[in-house]
Amino acid sequence: MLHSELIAKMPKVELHCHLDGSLSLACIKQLAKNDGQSLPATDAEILEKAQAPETTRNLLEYLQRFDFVLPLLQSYRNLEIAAYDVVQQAAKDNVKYIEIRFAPAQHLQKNLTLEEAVEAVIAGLARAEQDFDITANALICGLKHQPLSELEKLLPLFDTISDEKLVGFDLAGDEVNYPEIKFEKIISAAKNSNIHITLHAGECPHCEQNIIDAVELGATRIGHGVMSKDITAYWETLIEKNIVLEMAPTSNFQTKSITALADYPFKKFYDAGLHVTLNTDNRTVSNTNLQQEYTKIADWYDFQVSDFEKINHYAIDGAFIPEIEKIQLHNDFTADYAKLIEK
Ligand SMILES: O=c1[nH]cnc2c1ncn2[C@H]1C[C@H](O)[C@@H](CO)O1
Ligand SMILES: [Zn+2]
Repeated sequence: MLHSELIAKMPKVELHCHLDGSLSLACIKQLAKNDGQSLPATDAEILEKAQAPETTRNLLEYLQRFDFVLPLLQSYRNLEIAAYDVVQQAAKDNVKYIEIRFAPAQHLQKNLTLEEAVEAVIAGLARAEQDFDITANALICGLKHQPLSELEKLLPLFDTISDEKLVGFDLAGDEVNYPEIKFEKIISAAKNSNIHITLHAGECPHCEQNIIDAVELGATRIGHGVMSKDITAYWETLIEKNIVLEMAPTSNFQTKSITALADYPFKKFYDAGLHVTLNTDNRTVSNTNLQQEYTKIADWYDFQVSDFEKINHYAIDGAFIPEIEKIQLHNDFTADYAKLIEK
């Protein structure tokens, strides 16, 4: 088993982290104070509202937890602070590159526009980059329950916001009632506009077809993709196309993607050559951090430093950044992991 200090020293890439699901307790309190909003009296009560309990029965119950923080994320200032806070937490996990995702449409309850919501997050990411040794980019999520006419408003943001920190598009939310194929038009439009695409897919039992549809429609990464376990005949295609699976163990058990460790397919995928990566999904809702996710995988599968190095190179390959930045990250990680392996 790997020592926790060694895990802490490993440089990491995190591709799948939701802004609204990842606010620290201190940040939640700060945001409430800024807005004059009241919170439950004690820290324990606040966390009880913000975290998904062990007893969460499925993805939809997990998603209900986001209702608690969203009222706090309705101003430019608070979104900026929230983005800074999540990058700060990732830096503590020794994450060197992170993509943070959020659904702009969920932040318009006061008077922000879609553009302003995105700009606020980007500003927070940029400020955090000044203070920590990390690069942080943003992904925009559409929510699967949104009307298609609302989802269509998201793609023009990639034209109006020319900031290079806006790097990709995702569809999140209710996978139970909304199959990926329903979004064929918008996903194809994103692809035709050369927007990088990652899609939540294969997170619920019997949702494996969504993975195939997501890949066929142009996603180069899959959010979770746990149900790839049920389509072994498709693994060759996933490998050939270098599709990255953004897995998040704690979240995957909470949403009841899987209920027994023996069924968790992370190691099977890894051994078969699928490009698996490790992520938090939601630091607060899942009460985790990347250190804990790495620790779980190290304990469950006797993963070694070289295995973690490999999945980080997969993550770099899948990152929505220019080739030159990937080469730099690959080189840095190779050098840093070599030092850790030598010891
Ligand atoms: O694991 C997830 N699956 C599907 N949707 C998710 C997951 N985690 C968070 N979301 C949703 C809830 C958030 O409000 C939204 C944008 O971050 O994305
Ligand atoms: Zn997610």
